[in-house]
Amino acid sequence: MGSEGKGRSPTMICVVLMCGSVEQVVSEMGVAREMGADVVEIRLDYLEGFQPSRDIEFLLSNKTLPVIFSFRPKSEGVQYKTDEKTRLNALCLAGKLGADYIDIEFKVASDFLVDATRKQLANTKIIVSCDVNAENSSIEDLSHLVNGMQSTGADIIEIVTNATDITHLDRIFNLLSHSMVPMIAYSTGVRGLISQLLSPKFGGFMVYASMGNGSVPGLPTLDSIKQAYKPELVNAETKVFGLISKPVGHSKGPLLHNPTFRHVGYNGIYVPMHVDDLKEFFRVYSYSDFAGFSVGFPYKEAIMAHCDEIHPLAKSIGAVNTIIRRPTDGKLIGYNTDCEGAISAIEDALREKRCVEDPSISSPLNGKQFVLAGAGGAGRALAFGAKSRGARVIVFDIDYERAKSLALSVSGEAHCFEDIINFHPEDRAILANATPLGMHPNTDRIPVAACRIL
Ligand SMILES: O=C1C[C@@](O)(C(=O)O)C[C@@H](O)[C@@H]1O
Repeated sequence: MGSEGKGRSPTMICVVLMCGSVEQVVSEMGVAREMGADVVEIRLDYLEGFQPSRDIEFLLSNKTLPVIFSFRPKSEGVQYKTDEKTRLNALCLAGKLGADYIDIEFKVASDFLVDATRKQLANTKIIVSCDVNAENSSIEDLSHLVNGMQSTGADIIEIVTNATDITHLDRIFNLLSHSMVPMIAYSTGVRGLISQLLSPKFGGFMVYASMGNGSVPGLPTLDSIKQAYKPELVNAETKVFGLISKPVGHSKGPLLHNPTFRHVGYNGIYVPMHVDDLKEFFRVYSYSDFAGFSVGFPYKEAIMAHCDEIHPLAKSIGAVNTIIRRPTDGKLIGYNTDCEGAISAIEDALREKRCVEDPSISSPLNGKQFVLAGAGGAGRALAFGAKSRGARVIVFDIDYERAKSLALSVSGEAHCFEDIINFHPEDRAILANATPLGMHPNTDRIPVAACRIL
């Protein structure tokens, strides 16, 4: 499923500006332009002491990008509350004075766009927007809504949902790809993120970004969109890859895989996928456009139940961190690349630090004590890899039974996690942290802060 509409223009990137003064708006607009934004949305309800005629004229004569004017009503928790008449008059004035776009809510759009006003706004494109509860809306409900929104005389339709699960976004993709009118559809927040990042694939008219100063919660930053995802290169044929994890924000995957795709000339995009329910995720995103996945915390073991086939190494480890959808039959094939990736990185580091006693021995891990904190999916890969290189594995985990079970598989020793504090490692032992401790944003936390190992 990609965008069906032929000849759609490329998806634009719009930066939302919520500034207290018109001078600040103009200054941020300049920065947004430098950074590659195509358009800005100016939230008039954020301007302190807003005077419609003076401020809109100033903004229009100093603009350096096309501008959308919006002015949210009192009910939407706006910064400065204004009565409805003043609000609608201000938007109308913005159109008359030459705004490129006006964004008006569906519930007032028909009245606002009565014949007389519509004629006065002939040179302004009208975005009619509506907030929708994604969870309770079927595709049919949404299509019905779109028809109603279109009949107001909208040039562009905007649907904002509050997806509480990533699978709700599939309805957005469906709407976007079948829409006969220019459409913006997205959800905010971490669970909604891919609705913005994949919008160009499904023919979305525009995606929203923040300037990165936290001013617009729930939107990706302009910088991340431009640098990591490059929407201008995404089209209906782009294959989607992503990290299935919870949380996902810590991952460097998008910064690694997206430039790599571009480097080798592959039409793919790699996005963070905050997944709550694996079964539902694979049921909904079962089509070939979703071509492969990395698997992160906490799903590396649980995901095995959702693979059609599992590579023997991953099977023996008991964890999968990479899934490919086989193009010939759509089956999900699970692999483990953590084992080789992590162990060879440790070996390289030991060789570099000249911690190799006998260079004739194939692995610098051979004979070493390998102290592992964490016996989850990542820990299992490390334990199996270390054992295969001849290391003696010692496992610590908060779940002692889990530590014991892993230790048994690699002929190692198991300990309760609390005992790590008093543990006396051998000289030149290796410590591997496979716990969530130390993950972003708490990168200074490690499992053995008070331990003599350090
Ligand atoms: O452990 C990791 C890191 C990762 O989860 C990430 O956060 O990008 C991606 C996984 O494939 C890999 O095994």
